[in-house]
This record gives sequence, structure tokens and C-alpha cells, in this order.
Amino acid sequence: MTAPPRSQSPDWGNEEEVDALVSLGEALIIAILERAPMETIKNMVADGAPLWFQDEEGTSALHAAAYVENAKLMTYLIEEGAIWNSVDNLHNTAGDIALSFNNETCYNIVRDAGIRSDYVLATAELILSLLSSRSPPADSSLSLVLKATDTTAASSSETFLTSHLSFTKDEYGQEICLVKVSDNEEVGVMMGWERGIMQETVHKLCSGHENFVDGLKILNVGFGLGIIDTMFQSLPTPPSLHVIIEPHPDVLQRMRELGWFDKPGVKVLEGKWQDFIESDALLGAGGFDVVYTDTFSEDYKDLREFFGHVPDLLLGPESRFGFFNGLGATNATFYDVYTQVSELHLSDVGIDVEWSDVDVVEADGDRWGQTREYFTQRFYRLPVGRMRVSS
Ligand SMILES: C[S@@+](CC[C@H](N)C(=O)[O-])C[C@H]1O[C@@H](n2cnc3c(N)ncnc32)[C@H](O)[C@@H]1O
Repeated sequence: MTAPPRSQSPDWGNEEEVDALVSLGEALIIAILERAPMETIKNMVADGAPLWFQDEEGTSALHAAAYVENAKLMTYLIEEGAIWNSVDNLHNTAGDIALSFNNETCYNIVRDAGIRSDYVLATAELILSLLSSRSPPADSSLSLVLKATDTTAASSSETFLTSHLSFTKDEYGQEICLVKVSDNEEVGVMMGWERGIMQETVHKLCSGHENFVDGLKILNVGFGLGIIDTMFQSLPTPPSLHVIIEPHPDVLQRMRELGWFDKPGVKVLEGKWQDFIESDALLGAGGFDVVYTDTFSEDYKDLREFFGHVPDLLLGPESRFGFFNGLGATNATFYDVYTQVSELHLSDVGIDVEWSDVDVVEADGDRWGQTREYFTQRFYRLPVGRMRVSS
């Protein structure tokens, strides 16, 4: 049985009360699965059947309603306080169950509940600090919560920037950059399998740009393996200005060894984007045709803060903005919700986003299966933002 949110907590000291709640919760789930009339379900909820309750398999009333594809009931349960993002023992939300039945209506009910709750809670820093774009898999909604207190290199900038990085090749020959998060666990800071995403990102950000033939002015935040920067440099007309912001000493050392500090038109700003975002070193460039950001160990709160600066960084309405869209990418519903949330927040700062899908499975097969722990979806949703032109 899963613990209820604190606000709905029963008095755990009273065993009889707990048993009664468990019985009510179980009976509600059974009634829903047996397709009992709506009135019966409403009476059970009114009599105190807890919507937070999950049975031995992690099934909640909302999961049960998704199993019987009852959209009206799902809407009612969410209105009554059912938790949109509770996951069962197989890590599926009710939205994932609806998806498995190909039921778009039911899926959208859960997704929209997620968007509403996250959007409303967007100012609550606690919630927004739960996700980082390249985090190890979230086994449950609880593990998302625990990220708030995660001080490993995967979630804490401070730890990451003082951790040693190893640049190596795996058994398939793909380039990888790894950081230790515990004595026996390493996570990928950047992986070669993302090359396809980076290639498509460069294409969407640069092709057909009106300043393309003169050489674009490009800002990239986060060098990593330098995959996207190498692609920017390989454009038919190389960038007229290519600013790279990178804080990690090991990455900077590698950039030096690879000659990035001596490339014509390349300017490396050594530090975090937060150190430069309002500086002359950056704003003195007079605006960029292309801005891209892909950092590590930062959370959605940081990304959202960056969104707020993008209008000052773009040169004009033709300029394009992209970011690595890896939030919640270990679960289809979470990924969809956070994709929509970022679109809403970009809209708040006057940026409209166009999305396109990159099939990461077709491109790479299952070769990088184990290493791709922070991105388990088939389709990467690639964002390209532009300043809204008011008419
Ligand atoms: C995922 S990698 C970027 C990969 C890159 N897109 C590529 O194509 O290889 C993330 C990089 O962001 C850097 N980084 C982390 N925090 C940062 C910050 N606050 N500002 C700028 N860069 C940051 C990391 O040191 C790392 O080099």
C-alpha cells in the first residue's frame, strides 16, 4: 500500500482506522474494475474511500478507471483529488495504461491534469527542482521526490563540477563522458547515441536561416563531448561567431587539448551560464542567430530561469532557440507533460515553440540500451523556439 499525501494522512496510530481505509480503497478499485454504476462509485468516495490508495500491484482508483477506459470516471476522480502521477508496481501511470489501450481521450485527461498541476505549481521551487534533464531512471514518483535531496554529481552542480570526468569509448566504439555518482555507479554526462538528436537539432536551428550564408552567430551552453559544437563548425559556412560556455575543468582541459581555444571565431567562456548571462562578454555580442543549451546536473528550475534570459540573447525574430529536451524522459506521460509545461513557460516569455520528433530507436537500434537510462522514449521531441512577432 502506498502512503497518502501528508494532507490526507489518516491517524496511523489507529490500526482499525487504517484497516477500514484499506478495505474502502480496495472495494473502490474492485467496483471500478467491475464497472459499477457512476452513482455507486460516487457514494463510495463520499463515504471516504481514499483515492490515494494503491493495492498490492500499485493500482489506484485512477489506474482502474483507465483499465476500464471510463473517461467520465477518470475526470471525476481527478476532480476529487486522485493523483495523476502515481505509478503502479510496473512504473505505469494511469496515463500510460490509457496509452496502452490507444485511448487518447483517457490519456489526455491524465496528461492535462499533470499540465495543470505542474503549471500551477510552477512557481513552487520545490516541485520544479525535482527533475534534471539527464537523470538516472525514476523508478517511482517517490524517487522523483527524493531527487530534491540528491547531492550526487547527477543532481548537484556543486558536486558535478568538482567530480572527475572520464572520456572514453564503450564496447561499441561510441564516445562517452562519464561521472561517478557512487563507488559502483557511473552515469553518462553525454553519450554518442545522442549524435542523431544533435544532428537534427543543428539542422532545425540553422538550415534556411536568413543569415546562414554570412556565417551564423551561435551560442552553445555546455560543451560535453563537443558533438554539437563540431557540427556547428562543420556547417557549409562556419559560424561567424561561436561562443561556448563551459564550466567543468576536465571538459575545458579536453577542449584545450583538442584545439578549441585556437579555432577562428570561437570564444570559450570558462564558467557557468549563470556567471555570464548578464555580462558584457555575452551581451556584448549584440545577439545570436542561434542559441542552444544542454547542461548537466541542473534541474527544470534552472532551465526555466534560462528561458527567461533567451529573449535578451536572440538577435531578432529570425533567431532560433533550442534546448536538450530530456525532462521526465523515462516515462511517456511525464515526458509529454513536461514537454507541454516547457512550451507554456516559453510562451510566457514570448517564445513560440515548434516541435518535431526524432526516432532515437530507429537510428540506433538497441545498441545503447543500458547506457541510455535517462532517456527511454522512442521519440525525442525536438524544440525550436522563435520570438513571437506581435501583429
Ligand atoms: C550533456 S553535456 C553537453 C553535450 C553537448 N550538447 C554535446 O553535443 O556534446 C553537458 C555539459 O554542460 C556542462 N554544464 C553543466 N552545468 C553547466 C552550467 N551551469 N553552465 C554551462 N555548462 C554547464 C557540463 O560540464 C557538460 O560539459
